[in-house]
Parts: sequence; structure tokens; C-alpha cells
Amino acid sequence: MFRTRPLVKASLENMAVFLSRLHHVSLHVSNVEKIASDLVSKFKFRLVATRLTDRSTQLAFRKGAAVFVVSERPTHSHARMNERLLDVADPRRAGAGKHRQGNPTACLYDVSPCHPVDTVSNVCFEVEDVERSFKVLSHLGCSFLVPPTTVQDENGLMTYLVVRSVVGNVCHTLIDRTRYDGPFLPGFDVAGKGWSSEEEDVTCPITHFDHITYATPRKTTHQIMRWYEKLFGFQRFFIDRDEDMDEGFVINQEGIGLRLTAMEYWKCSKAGIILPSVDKKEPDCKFVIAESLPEQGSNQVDTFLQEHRSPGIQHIGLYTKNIASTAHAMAEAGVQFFSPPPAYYTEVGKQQEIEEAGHSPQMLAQHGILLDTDLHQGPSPQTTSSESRRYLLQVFTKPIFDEDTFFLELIERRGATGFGEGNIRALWRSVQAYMENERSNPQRAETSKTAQTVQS
Ligand SMILES: O=C(O)C(=O)Cc1ccc(O)cc1
Ligand SMILES: [Fe+2]
Repeated sequence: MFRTRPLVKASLENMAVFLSRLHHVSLHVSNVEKIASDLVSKFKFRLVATRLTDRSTQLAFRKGAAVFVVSERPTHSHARMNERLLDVADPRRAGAGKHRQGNPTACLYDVSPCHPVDTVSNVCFEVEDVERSFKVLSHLGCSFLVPPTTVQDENGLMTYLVVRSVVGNVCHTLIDRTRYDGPFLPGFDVAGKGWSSEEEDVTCPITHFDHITYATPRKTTHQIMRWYEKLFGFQRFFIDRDEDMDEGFVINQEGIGLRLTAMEYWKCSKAGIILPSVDKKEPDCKFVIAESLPEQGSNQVDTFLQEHRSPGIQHIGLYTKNIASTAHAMAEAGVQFFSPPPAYYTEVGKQQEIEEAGHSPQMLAQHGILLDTDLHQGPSPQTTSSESRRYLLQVFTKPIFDEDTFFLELIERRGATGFGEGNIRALWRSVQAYMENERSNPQRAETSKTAQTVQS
């Protein structure tokens, strides 16, 4: 299956690499078994592909277009529990025979990071041409962790490279799928019911990654934005209409010191370029840089930087078409969410805002779901006047690794395009209380994780 390439006449000069779409996000963890089991039983992802060798374990999980690849962090001897792992993630195959591969390369499509704690460290993108991307990026002075490398199986060829970003341990793998006809990536075996058998999940309708948020040290936002702009043509995405071009969206009061700046990747349509392989209906994923500001004391971005031991991916927003039902199903399965102060739902303004959006404060309170109305935008063209408000609903899980680092967010957008700026104070207080509680009394915090709320 060969696809045509865009007819772009341009030299390498001043040229960025066009990203077609986000392909998957990689997690590197010490206990693959635990994360695999959580992704399946709690977050309702499906195991779709595996790569098991004597040197590596890589498992791919999918929900809609959101794909996580979980790799074992090289901490201890490897040739062990692969069989058990697969049985945990896919109980129907328990007792099946051994299934090992000959290719010994550790961490295909990635590098094996020597990171001291569990981490989400690779965002893999599809591009149209890896060799050309390599030339463009080399020209821009980029350093590569893996130069263009081709992997092959019975379904065709796949070329990839891995580049290091300027955000801590975050890397980007660029893959070119145009000569590959298999469901996932060469080197992986299909697992479970396979890639494409997904039935619509009406209870947990997660469709894609909505945004990826980096936690970064003070005064690093501009350098990061420049890097993504130069290499991948990222453009600034204004979170708020009143946001300052240089400053980003800043909250710097009442103990909260945070700068948020968002970027979106090159939209080919904006430049009049048509990439035939890109499904234009597929939504894209934004990138948010969260930088902590010094005046208000230590905060959750600082906690991430300390516990993760470097800047990196702090959280990922999973887009859902129905947050109430998704949060309910996940909570039933054992996912722990942060709850805002109880007063959040009874405050007159918020209560009215929630009711006017057609939701019940009690129902949102049940799972700690926050609602943020976009006050600046006019009515959406698709809505009638009675539902002309644009808002979003979001809820945050507690950190999913042992350290207070990475967490997931569920987000349902009803026309609003921001990241819940109005909710940050409520969220911030609940996270802060959780972290303080956990630090002062780790054992008690562990047992009380489920029902945590704080006073406003
Ligand atoms: O920007 C985002 O993605 C948000 O969801 C807002 C946010 C950013 C960083 C935090 O530590 C907490 C909330
Ligand atoms: Fe977020």
C-alpha cells in the first residue's frame, strides 16, 4: 500500500517536519504487570499487541484512537513473567503456549531509558517520510537517539527514528507507516481480539488523547515552544482570549503560581497542503506547558519535578463523549479521582453555572467532576440558543505510578477549547491537600486515598 506524497516544493531551509498524527504514547515502568492490569481493568483499555523478547516486554493498549505502549523499565532481570503478564491483561489466553520472538532488540520504536522512576517518556508521531524528516531535523541541528531504522514483517516495512526533545526525558519517535499494511507495528504480535474489533463502548466512550501536559522548571516555556515551533511547526494555541502572547495564561495568587501555555501541531490544511493519508476528521492532541512560578511556594509542578527527577509529561487528558458515565465506571473499577472542596458544588455561582449547562451538581460531585464555562466565546454555530454556552467538564485521577508524578484526566468538551482555567484553583487545593497529607503521613494517606476531599 503506497500512498502519494504531498507536492511541496521547498528546500530544507526554514522547513519543519510535518506531523500527520499522534500514533501512541510510551510508558516505561518497573511493574508492567500492575500498569497493564490497571489499564485494562480500571481504565478500560484493551490489550491489542505485544512484543515479548528475552530483553524486553512491550504491550500496546488501545481505547479509540488513544494508544499506550507500556514497556518494562530495565531495573531487574527480564526473562521472567511475560506469560503471567499476558494472562493478567488478557485472561482468556491463560494457559496458552509460549510466545517469544527472535528479535532481541530492547524497546523497539523507542529507547530504553535509564530513568530512575516510572515515566511517560515518548510521544510517537506518524510522518510522511522518515528519511526526509531525518534530513530536515539534522539540518536544524537535532540529535538523534535512533537514526532512521527499518523494521519489517510479513505486512511490509516501517521506518522510524527517535529524537530527544528539550523537555527532560521526553523523546519523540517518528514513524512512517506508508509502506506498512499491518494493524500496529512490525515486531508486535496481535493480542486479544486484535486491533480493529473494538465495539463502541457506550459506558466509557473515550475516543482520543485530548492533550498532553508537560511539567517544566521556571523560565523554560519559551525555549520549549521555540523548539517545537522550529522542528515540528507547532503553533501557539491561546488558552484564553485575554492571554498575553509572551506570558501565557498566568495564575499567581492565593498560593497558586502557574503559567500555562499551549501549542498545537502543524495543521497541514492551514498551509494549503493536503496529506492524503491523514483522516481530516480525526481530532488532534494539544500540548500544554505547565511552569510553576516562584512567588507562591511549592506546588504540584514542583512536586512532579522533584519526584520524577526531571521535567516531563505530568498528565494526559483523555477525551470522553460522556464524562459522568466514564468516571462512574472507572470509579466502580477502583480508579481514584481528586475531589474539589465540597463547597465547589454548593457555591451559588458554580451551582447555577452547572445547572444552566444542564447538569446536576450532585451528580458531578459524586465523582469530583469540575465544570468550566468559556465566558468569552459566543454561541457555538452547532448549538441552539438554549444550549449556547460553551463549557467543558473534567476530572483528574490520582497519580497512577508509585510516585506523585503522572496522572490521567478525563475531559468532555461541550464547545470549550481551553483546559479548565476556571477550575485550576479548586483542583490545585485538592491536589495540594493530598500531597501534604501523603507527605506527613504516607501510610494513612495510602488507606484514605479513595474518599479524599478538602475544605475550601
Ligand atoms: O493545562 C492542563 O492540561 C490542565 O489540565 C490544567 C493544569 C495544568 C497543570 C496542573 O498541575 C494542573 C492543572
Ligand atoms: Fe489537563
